[in-house]
Amino acid sequence: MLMDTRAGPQGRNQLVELRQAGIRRSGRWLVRGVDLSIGRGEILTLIGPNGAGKSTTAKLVTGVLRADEGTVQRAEDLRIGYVPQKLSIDWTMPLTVRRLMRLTGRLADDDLTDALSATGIAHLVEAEVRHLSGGEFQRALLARAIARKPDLLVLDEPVQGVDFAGETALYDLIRDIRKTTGCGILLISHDLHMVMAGTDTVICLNGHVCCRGTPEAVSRSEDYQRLFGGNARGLAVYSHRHDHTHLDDGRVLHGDGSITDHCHPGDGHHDHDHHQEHDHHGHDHHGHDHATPAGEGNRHA
Ligand SMILES: Nc1ncnc2c1ncn2[C@@H]1O[C@H](COP(=O)(O)OP(=O)(O)OP(=O)(O)O)[C@@H](O)[C@H]1O
Repeated sequence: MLMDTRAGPQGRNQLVELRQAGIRRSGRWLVRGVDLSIGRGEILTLIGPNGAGKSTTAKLVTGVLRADEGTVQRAEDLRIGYVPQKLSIDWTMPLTVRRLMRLTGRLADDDLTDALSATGIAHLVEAEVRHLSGGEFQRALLARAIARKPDLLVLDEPVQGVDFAGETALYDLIRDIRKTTGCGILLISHDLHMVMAGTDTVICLNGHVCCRGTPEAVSRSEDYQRLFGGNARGLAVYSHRHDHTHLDDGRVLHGDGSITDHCHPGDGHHDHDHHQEHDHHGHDHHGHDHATPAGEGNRHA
């Protein structure tokens, strides 16, 4: 049996590297044969059906779980910021955002304020966590993860409970964090058919690695198509075109210069009305946001 090791992975910029890593519980391999590496400034997205082993793989990366097989190597003194899929919070207890930020350790006031400002919720520092909206809560978790200036961010479904417009805003924020801090990011997507724009590599998991590559390559891969069977459709990439602006009086200024009382997808003012591949699980599609099929050269990194 090979152990997790603190010896650095290959390559100066590599933060973490899994080789043929596997986790076995109750006589069953939850994941097996996982090879992956994440470097500085790199975004790796894991997709796969429920129970595919995405969270288990994230826990291997963070060291929450130790590999029963294979190796996990992390760069020396690697600092990891983790947003888990589930949090065990006692929702009957009052908990402010400030306290949430400090639940697992000391944090200087400046770092706390900087992290909340970076995620756009500095004004909510004294708010109770149970009163936050879905998007605000995810921003608070993200703030907590970035507050200690990690080298690697591990985000397990960071847009859960957030509507479509909120998702793209959060994805934009995550890309900004990558850009400004240069950290590596492991992101678990809750959506089989969408990955965040800016993703360098997608790994499609189903107990093992089915396929990997750029979003474009995975989209075209037969394994990806086969995994999702009759439900197969292309992998799309979130991107964000600010094609309209909400004016102070509530009206909407469109990219084409027209002003209307409201905006709706399909109203002819949005340049993606004509070529959007699919809507997103019936989420409120508010027109800010645009998903392009991978491989069509439309990616906005
Ligand atoms: N400690 C454990 N003991 C036994 N089985 C486990 C344990 N932890 C997870 N599993 C099982 O391992 C499999 C993979 O779980 P995991 O949470 O990694 O999947 P996932 O891809 O993140 O799923 P989802 O998209 O539903 O969150 C599941 O079948 C789960 O029931």
